[in-house]
Amino acid sequence: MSRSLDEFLSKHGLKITPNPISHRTITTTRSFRAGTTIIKSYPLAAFPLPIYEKELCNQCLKNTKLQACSACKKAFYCSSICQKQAWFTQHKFTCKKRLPLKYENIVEGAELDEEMLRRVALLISPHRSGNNGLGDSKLNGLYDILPKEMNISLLIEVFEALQSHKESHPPYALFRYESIASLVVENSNSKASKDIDKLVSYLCIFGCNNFTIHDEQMFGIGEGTYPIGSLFNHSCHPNAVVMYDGVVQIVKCIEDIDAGDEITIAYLDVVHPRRKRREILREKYFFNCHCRKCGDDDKIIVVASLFYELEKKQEWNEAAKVGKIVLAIYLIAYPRFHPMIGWQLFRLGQCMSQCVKDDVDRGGKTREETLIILKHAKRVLAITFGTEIENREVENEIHLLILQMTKLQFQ
Ligand SMILES: C[S@@+](CC[C@H](N)C(=O)[O-])C[C@H]1O[C@@H](n2cnc3c(N)ncnc32)[C@H](O)[C@@H]1O
Repeated sequence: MSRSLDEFLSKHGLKITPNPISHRTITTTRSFRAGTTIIKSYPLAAFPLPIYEKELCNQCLKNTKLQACSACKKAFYCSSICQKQAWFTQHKFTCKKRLPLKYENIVEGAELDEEMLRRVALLISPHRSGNNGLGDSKLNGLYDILPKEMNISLLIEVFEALQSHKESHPPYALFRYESIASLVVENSNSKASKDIDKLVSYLCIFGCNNFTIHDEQMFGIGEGTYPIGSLFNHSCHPNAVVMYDGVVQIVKCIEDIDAGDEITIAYLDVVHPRRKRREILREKYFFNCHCRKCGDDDKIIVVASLFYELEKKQEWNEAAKVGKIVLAIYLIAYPRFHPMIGWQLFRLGQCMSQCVKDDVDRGGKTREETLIILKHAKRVLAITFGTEIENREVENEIHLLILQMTKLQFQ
């Protein structure tokens, strides 16, 4: 691991820890209070979405008075500093001879991947040719212009070290990148970009590590490649969130975090059902999520099938215990009068009545509970199928009783 990256992270109370599943994780070396900023970083490249090109500074994405580049009149900046930064990092190569975005409508989002690839390539190439920009006199001033916090060499180093995940790509995701790469190669005169494999690798890195930049109202306004932000793994139950101030990316914690904990962010909207989350994470980020929430969902499936197994084996006592947990899960997942609730109630009621039969001494309370459950099951199903008029008061009582029995506490 690079010393400069280790030092940079350690200043922020963070460190990289190797991990057998996700390769590397970012863990804390100190505690963080909910709401505090963990780290801020700059992008290697960023640009506004095409619809905002004339409204937001093309360099810092701030929404202030803009001036057009006097040469091409097609790029807009809020200040001479932003204009200079943009000029030295990419615009001098594209001003006036701005390449048309060719891949729009061919592969969704391809034009943004293409633009990002072009910008990062322009930024990285002088560094990669070994002269660190110093061989090009025009680049000499670059380090003075860029914000102090933005150590460009560090960003490039981190970016290049991000895994490409190419080996583990599902074929359809790889196809997406291969088709963009072939188009880039077909349309390029430069020998350097004729290596499809390399392009695919880079596009895969972009696919995994590009962020949508959003404003305070969470509207997507731009795209950026953030090597530092890309070090954070995903969780469907994250403890941190990514925010933006213009192009500055800010990672904030959303719950108290202890020293030694992993910091995680959400790569997607976690309200998607688990299957959809898995599909997106596999397609775009090439991994099967092993986070806490997905693990809990796995446990739910295990509990439901355990109930089925115990019922089949007629182990009624055990089945009744597990059945209560399954019912609790169904009560959360489905609306109250959904037939699946009636069905789960019936199964639980039947298990419990078998327990009473098996153990005549137990009679009493269990019998009472069993009858209530079966009655409620009947009622839910009758209401669902429209054969009985709803009696809210009785329903509420039964519902509360079931919640107590399943020891479920809603807040
Ligand atoms: C943006 S990178 C995160 C940094 C990455 N762990 C590294 O070492 O470079 C995204 C990649 O990290 C891994 N990853 C992130 N979150 C994960 C999770 N919840 N479970 C498994 N792998 C994960 C996947 O390989 C994914 O493609």
